Amino acid sequence: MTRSDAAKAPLTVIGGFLGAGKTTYLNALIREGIPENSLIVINDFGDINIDAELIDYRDDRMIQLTNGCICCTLGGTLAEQLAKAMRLKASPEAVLIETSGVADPARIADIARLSHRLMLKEVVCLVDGGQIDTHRRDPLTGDTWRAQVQSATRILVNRLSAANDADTLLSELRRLNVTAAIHDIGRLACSATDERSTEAPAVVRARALSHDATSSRGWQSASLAMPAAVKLERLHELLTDYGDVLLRAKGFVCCRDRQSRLLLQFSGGRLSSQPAPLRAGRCQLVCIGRAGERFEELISALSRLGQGEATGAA
Ligand SMILES: Nc1nc2c(ncn2[C@@H]2O[C@H](COP(=O)(O)OP(=O)(O)OP(=O)(O)O)[C@@H](O)[C@H]2O)c(=O)[nH]1
Repeated sequence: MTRSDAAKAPLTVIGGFLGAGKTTYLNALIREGIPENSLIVINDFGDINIDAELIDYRDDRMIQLTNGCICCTLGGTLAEQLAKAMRLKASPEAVLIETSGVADPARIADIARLSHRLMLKEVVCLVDGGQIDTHRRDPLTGDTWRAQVQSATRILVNRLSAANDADTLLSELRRLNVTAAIHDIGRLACSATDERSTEAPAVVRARALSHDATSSRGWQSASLAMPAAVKLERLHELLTDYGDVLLRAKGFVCCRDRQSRLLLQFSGGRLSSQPAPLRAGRCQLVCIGRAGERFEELISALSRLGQGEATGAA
C-alpha cells in the first residue's frame, strides 16, 4: 500500500444475484461493526428502493439509488453520486456498496480504480447454493450470475444444505473463479419466518415498468403500490403459481388483521413473510421476472388483487 493509498477509503462491493442474500449480509456486517461513519450505497433493481428500509443504518450515511429499468447501467449515476457524497459528507472511513441483483460488480469496482478517494478492498459475491444448478443452466440468468461469480474476490455461499450435491456445486464455483476465496456461510442470522395470513380484501393501483430494452433482454420488472390491505393468502398463491417466470419479489404489504405491514420476500422459488420493521413506510411490491405474457399476466393479477377484484386462476 502506498502512502496515497492509505488516505483512501476502502471500498467493499457486495454483489450477487437477485435474492442471493446481499442485504442480509450487509446487515450482518453492520451488526458486527463497521467504521462509524462508513458510507453505504444501496442500489435496487426497481424504481423504488425496498432495501433501504431493510438496512439498519443511519439515514444520513446512506445513498439510495434505484434503477428505473434494469438494463440501465449504473456507472455514471453511481460514480456521480459517490463523488458528490465524498465531497459533501465527512470523509468516510469506509464505503460499502450493495449492488442490484442484476448488476455486474466488476463495473462498480472499476469506479474505485478510477477514484482518487477510494481503494478497492474486496468484491464479495453472495451465492444462493440452492440456485447454482438453476443459474448455470439458465440462458436468461446464467450470464449475469456467472459474471457476478467471476468478478468476486470472495464468494459467500449460503443455503447450500438445500442442494443435493454441495461438493459438485462448490467445484462449479471454483471452476468459474479460480482465485476467489470461497466460503460456505450457511444460514446467516436472518429471521425469515413464514407467517401466512388468511385475512382481508385487497389492494390498489399497479404500475408496470416496462422498457423496450428491458424486455428485449428477457427481463421485466414491475412496481406496485399497495396502500390497502391485501388478501395475503391470494398474494402467496399468485407469487407461487407464477414461480416459473418470477425471479424475485419483495416489498411491504398491509395486513388488515394485523394492523401492520408485512415484509414479503420471494427468491429462488421460496416465499416468506414476516413483520416489517416498525418505522412507517408505504406498502409496495417490486417484482422482476422473465419478460413475456405470463409475467404480464402475473402483474395484472397482482394489480387486480390490489384493487380488490377477484382474480383469475394462474
Ligand atoms: N435460509 C437463508 N435465507 C437467507 C439467507 N440470506 C438471505 N436469505 C433470505 O433470502 C431472501 C433474500 O435475501 P436478501 O438479503 O434480501 O437478498 P438480496 O440479495 O439482498 O436481494 P436483492 O437485493 O433483491 O437482490 C430473504 O427472504 C432472506 O431472509 C441465508 O443465508 N439463509
